[in-house]
This record gives sequence, C-alpha cells and structure tokens, in this order.
Amino acid sequence: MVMSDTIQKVFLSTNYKRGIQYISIGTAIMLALSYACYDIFWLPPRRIRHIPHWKYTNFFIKTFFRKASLQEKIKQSADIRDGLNLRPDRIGWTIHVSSPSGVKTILSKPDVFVKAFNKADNKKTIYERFVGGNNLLLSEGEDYKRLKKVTNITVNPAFRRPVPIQLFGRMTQRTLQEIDQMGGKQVDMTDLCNRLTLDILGKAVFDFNFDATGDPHNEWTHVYKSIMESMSNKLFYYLPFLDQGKWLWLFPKRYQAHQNLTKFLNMLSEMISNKRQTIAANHEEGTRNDLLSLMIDSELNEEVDGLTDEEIMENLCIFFFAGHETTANAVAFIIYNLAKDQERQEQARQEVLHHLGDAPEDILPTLEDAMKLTFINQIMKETMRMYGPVSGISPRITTEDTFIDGAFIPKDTFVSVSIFRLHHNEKVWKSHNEFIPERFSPEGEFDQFTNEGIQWAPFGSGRRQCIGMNFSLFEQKVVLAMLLRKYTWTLPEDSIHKENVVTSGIITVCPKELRINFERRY
Ligand code: HEM
Repeated sequence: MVMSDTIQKVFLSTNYKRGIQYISIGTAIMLALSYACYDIFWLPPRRIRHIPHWKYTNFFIKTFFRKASLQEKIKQSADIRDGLNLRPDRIGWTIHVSSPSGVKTILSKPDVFVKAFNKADNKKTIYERFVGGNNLLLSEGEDYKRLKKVTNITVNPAFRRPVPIQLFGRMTQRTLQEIDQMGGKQVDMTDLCNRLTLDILGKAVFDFNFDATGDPHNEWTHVYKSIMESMSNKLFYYLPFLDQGKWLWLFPKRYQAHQNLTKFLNMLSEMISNKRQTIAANHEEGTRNDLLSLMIDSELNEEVDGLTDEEIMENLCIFFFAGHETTANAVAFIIYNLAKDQERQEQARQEVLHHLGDAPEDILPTLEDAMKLTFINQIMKETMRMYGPVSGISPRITTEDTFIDGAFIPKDTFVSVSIFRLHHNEKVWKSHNEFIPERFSPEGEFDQFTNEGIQWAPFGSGRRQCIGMNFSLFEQKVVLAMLLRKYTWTLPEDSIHKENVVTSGIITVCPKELRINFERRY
C-alpha cells in the first residue's frame, strides 16, 4: 500500500511536471507565433524599418474610423520626420516622400523609380478594370515609349496648345445658365464643376456630349458618376480582395457599380468602332480634333505602330480618370478660397474686367485674353499648392538600391511623392495654411527657391509630368474668368466649410458638397 502510494506520487509529480513543461512550451510557441504575426503583418519589412513608419492599426483607425479635416491631416503631417514616411498602402508598405530634395531625387530618376502598378496582375477590381490597363499613366519601358510616341502625335494637337478654348467658354456658358436657373443660392459647386469638366472632356476626348450640365440625371452621366464614386470608396480601395467576383454578392451596390463599368466600357468600345467606320468612310484627314479620332488617325502615320482597339480604350479611360475630377476639384477649391477671401476675389475680378471689359453679357475669353490673367494664374497655383487635387503621384518601385535624403532604400521598395505634404512642408512654405497667391508673383516666395529641390508639383515633374497640364490650366482660367465677370459669391452662413474646408476623396481630393451663394452682376 505504502509502496503503491509512493509510486502514484512519483507518477503524479512526473505528470504534473510534464504538464507544466507542455504548457510552457505551448505558451512560448504561441508568443513566438504572435510576435512573428505582429512582425510580419503589423510592422513594415525589416529591410525598410529604419524609415519612420505608421503602425498598421493606427493607419486603419485613422483611415476608416476618424474623419480628420484637411487641417488636422496637415497637423499630422508635421509629425513626419525628414520628409520620409512609411505606411501601408493599397499595393503594400510604401515610402511617401515630401522633402523638396527627396521629391527631386524620385522625379528626376525615372529609370530608378519606375511605375509600380502591375497591370497584368489584377483586372478584377473596379479600379483596375477602369484604369489598370496598358495606359500612358501607368505603363513603363517599351510599352510607355510606344504610347508616348502615339500620344506625341495625338495629344499635342488635342490637349496642348492651341487648347480648345472656345469649347471651354461655350460649356461654361451653360454652367452659368444653370446657376441662374437655380436662383444662385446654395449652388453645389463640387457637383456643378464635376459636370462641367465631364462635358468638356467628353467633347475633347471623343466628341461625345455627356450633357451632364443640361441633364444631370441622364443615363451616361449617371453611369459615369457611379464609377467615379465607387473608385473613392475606402473599404474597396484599401481591401481590394473584397472588390472581386466571389465577394461581390455581399455588396449589391458594388455589384451594380461593376455592371455600370461594363456598360461604360462597352459604350467606349462601340464608339471606337463607329469612329473607325466614319473615318474610313470620309477619308478626310486633319479636320478632326478629338483625341479618339487623332488616335485612330495616328495609324496612318508610318513612324508609329498603331494602337489596338483595346489600347485605345485603356487610354481613353485614363484620360477621363486623370483629367476630369482633377480639374473639377481644382476649380471648386479656387471658388472656395475666393469665397473666403472677398478682397482677393474682387482683385481677381478687376483683372478680368480690365482685359475682357464689363459689358453686361457673357464674354468667351480667347487664348490671348487668358494668357494676360496673371493674378488669376497666381490664385490657381496657390490653390493647387494648398489643396492639390491629386494627393500623390502613382507609386513607383526602385529598380536598384538607392538613397533618398541620405536614407538607404533597397531595391524593390515602393515609393511615392506625397504632393499634399510637400505643399504643406513647414520647412519650405511660410504660413503654409494661409492662402497667399502673391507667393507666385515675380520675385515672390516661389521665385526665391533654389532648384536643388522640387517644392511645388501638383502636376508631377520630369519625364512623367502631366500631359494635360496646359489643357487644365486654360480650362480653369476660362471658367474662373467667366464666373468672376458674371457673379460675386460667398459661402452661406450655414456652410460646413465655414471654419475649415471639409474634403472627401482618396486619390483625387475635393471640397465636400461646396454650396455657394451667387449674386449676379448682370
Ligand atoms: C488640375 C488638373 C490636373 C492635375 C492636378 C493632374 C495631376 C497629374 C499628376 C500629379 C501626374 C503625374 C502622375 C505621376 O507622376 O505618377 C499626372 C499625369 C498625367 N495626367 Fe494629369 N493632372 C491634371 C489634369 C489632367 C488632364 C486634364 C489630363 C488629360 C485630359 C491629364 C492626363 C494625364 C496623363 C495622361 C498623365 C500621365 C503622363 C505620363 O506619365 O506620361 N491630367 N497628372
């Protein structure tokens, strides 16, 4: 009996010890696994962890749950050291650069910092289906060279000088009529500018009248609007796996947006083949000015390989994506700035009246008129500094080990320029939160900068600079000149933007529902 008790005790204590051992080993494995998960999923890869970085949790909480105003975001940006900041992004951990020297390094070395978007990988989400093709914005290498050659022939006449200034004027006139029809009160200028630039682009890109200004609820405007809205949905932007076939049944609205995109792409495809037929039937060359006709015409040019229908479509899409909301948002932000700064609004008006006269009728500015509007030019530049309609350039990937501002950046790292933070970098811009157009006057603050860095880049810079820059600048000028001649405007008393501008959007940023009160001058 005594003997068996002793054996039992020994046995129990051995089991107990073993149990403790198992628990300890299990706990150690759990801890190691948790740490590995934390290390892999929560922190940036070790090879770039020396760059100041956000924590994944912080990023997601700030992105999805906290509605920071633009001014708060600017404050957050002040925390970022050295102009380099690493954060999780749609394509993975990405270094966002906002120092003039760092920005110059990236934009002046397009062979080291190449476009990172992998077009072949994923053509299932709305974003990739619409803009992920072999297009001018995202392609690289030989593909890009070929596209650039074609667009040098087509875009130059369609989008550079001479820009279709009469078209800008005619379309703006319809917007003025709509403001009048609404009685000028509480006019949603975010929406109106969006519709105006859509109509302009529709005509310039493929000679199509969306009629978004005359009939905002028509089918094509509705379809296009739903695509654009779906592109700025944060959930699907940051978690693209949800935006694909097997998950879509969970999101009926998203499913509908996919259907609308299919409809839009079919319409483009039909338009391309119709245009081909018309061009073949008419034979006359040089009389067509829309981008689509010029792209088809370029096939006759022996110096370039013509584009396939698919390539033409992918590039038409990118012209819409890059050229529509960007200009609309730029104009909306200018209207906001001038509503808040009545003195400069009047100064701008006097400049327009000086060059276009004060007759009580709409005057469509000519190219020569537009070029004389120097103060308005400063207002446009300053507004694009404060509220760049594009928050950053499309991501690049490094093709070799390199350095930005002395920090080591290994090969295969994603890098982008944060245009927004560059333009609010306190080390560069005095009183960066204030609207001071005179910064861009001759010998103003901007003129004093050295060319050791790039301080202002709403359109990017270098080899991949925006191809529609001139088009957009003249479009903005015409719209503003015509608005200034016809109206004075203010923010309504109950405006949500009274203190600070409230914005929305991810890639392109706009003032949210900017309501304006207009007073007619004639
Ligand atoms: C205020 C208006 C606009 C802004 C702020 C803007 C901004 C930009 C920026 C920052 C880039 C460079 C992207 C990068 O480096 O990754 C870019 C490129 C581009 N933009 Fe714009 N853009 C505007 C208007 C337009 C318009 C009106 C069009 C055409 C209709 C257009 C077409 C393009 C294209 C095709 C590219 C790619 C150029 C290339 O890589 O060779 N943009 N734009």
